[in-house]
Amino acid sequence: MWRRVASVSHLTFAQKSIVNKDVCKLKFWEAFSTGIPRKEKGTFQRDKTPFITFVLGGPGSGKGTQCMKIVENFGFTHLSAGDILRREIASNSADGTMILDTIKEGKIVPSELTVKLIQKEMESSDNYKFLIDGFPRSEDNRIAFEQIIGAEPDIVLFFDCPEDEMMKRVLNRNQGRVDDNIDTIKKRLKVFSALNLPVVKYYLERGKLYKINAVGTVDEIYKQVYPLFAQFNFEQQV
Ligand SMILES: Nc1ncnc2c1ncn2[C@@H]1O[C@H](COP(=O)(O)OP(=O)(O)OP(=O)(O)O)[C@@H](O)[C@H]1O
Ligand SMILES: Nc1ccn([C@H]2C[C@H](O)[C@@H](COP(=O)(O)O)O2)c(=O)n1
Ligand SMILES: [Mg+2]
Repeated sequence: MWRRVASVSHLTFAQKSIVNKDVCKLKFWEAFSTGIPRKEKGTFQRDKTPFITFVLGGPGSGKGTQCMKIVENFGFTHLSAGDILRREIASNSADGTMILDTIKEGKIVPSELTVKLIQKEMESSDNYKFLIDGFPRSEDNRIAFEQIIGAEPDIVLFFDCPEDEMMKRVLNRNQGRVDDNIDTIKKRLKVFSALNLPVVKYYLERGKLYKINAVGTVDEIYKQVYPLFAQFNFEQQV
C-alpha cells in the first residue's frame, strides 16, 4: 500500500505540479537508495513512490495489447479503465446499468466514479508500477485523477493509429464487447477526437508524452515502446 504524503496546498497549481514532480522524483530515487523493506507475501519489495504511466490512444489502437507486453518485460500492474468498468457492470453494482448504457453509447463514464475505481485497484496493489490504460479519456478525467489521487503520471504513451485501422481492428476483435459494433465505434471515434486529443496535447506541452506509431505488427510497435521503459532501469523481473 502506498500513500502520497507531500502537502503543498499553499502553492499555486503550477508551482504544485513542479514541486510535486520534484518531491515525487526525490522520494522515488530515495526509495531506491534507502528502500525500507516492506512485509510482502514471500518476497521483499522496497517501498517506492508509485511510477504511473497513462496509456492513451483511440479505440482499437492497441493499448491493451502493448500493455500486456510491458507487464511481461517490466512487471507493471495493468489497470485498464475499460476492464475495471466492465467488471463493475458484471458485479451488478448500483452504477452498473449506468456504466453499461454509457459504454454502449460510446460516451465517457463520470470521472469521479472511474477515478475512485482506479484508486481502489492501486491502493490494494502490492506493486508500485502502474499502467493506467485508456485513461484519462478527457480533461475531466485528468483533473479528477489529480484532485482525488493527488498524483501525476511519470510518462504518458499515445498510440497514434488511423481511424480506418482502428475501425478494422475493433470490428475483428471478437471479444463479445457491447461496444464493438459499427454504430458505437463511430461514436467512440468522435468522442476520442473531441475529448481525448486535448489530453494528448496537454501532456505533449508538458514534455511527458511519447507518441508511438501504432501501425504495423505488434512487435514492430513494441520495438518503439521497449526503450521508453528500459531507460528507467527497473529491477529485473524474476
Ligand atoms: N499491431 C496490431 N496489428 C493488428 N491488430 C492488432 C494490433 N494490435 C492489436 N491488434 C488487435 O486489435 C484489436 C484491438 O487491440 P486492443 O484491444 O489492444 O486495443 P485497445 O486500444 O485496447 O482498444 P479499446 O480502447 O477498444 O480497448 C485486438 O483484437 C488486437 O488483437
Ligand atoms: N477513462 C475511461 C475509460 C473507459 N471508459 C469507458 C468508455 C470506453 O469506450 C469504454 C471502454 O474502454 P476501453 O476498454 O476501450 O479502454 O469504457 C470511460 O468512460 N472512461
Ligand atoms: Mg483496451
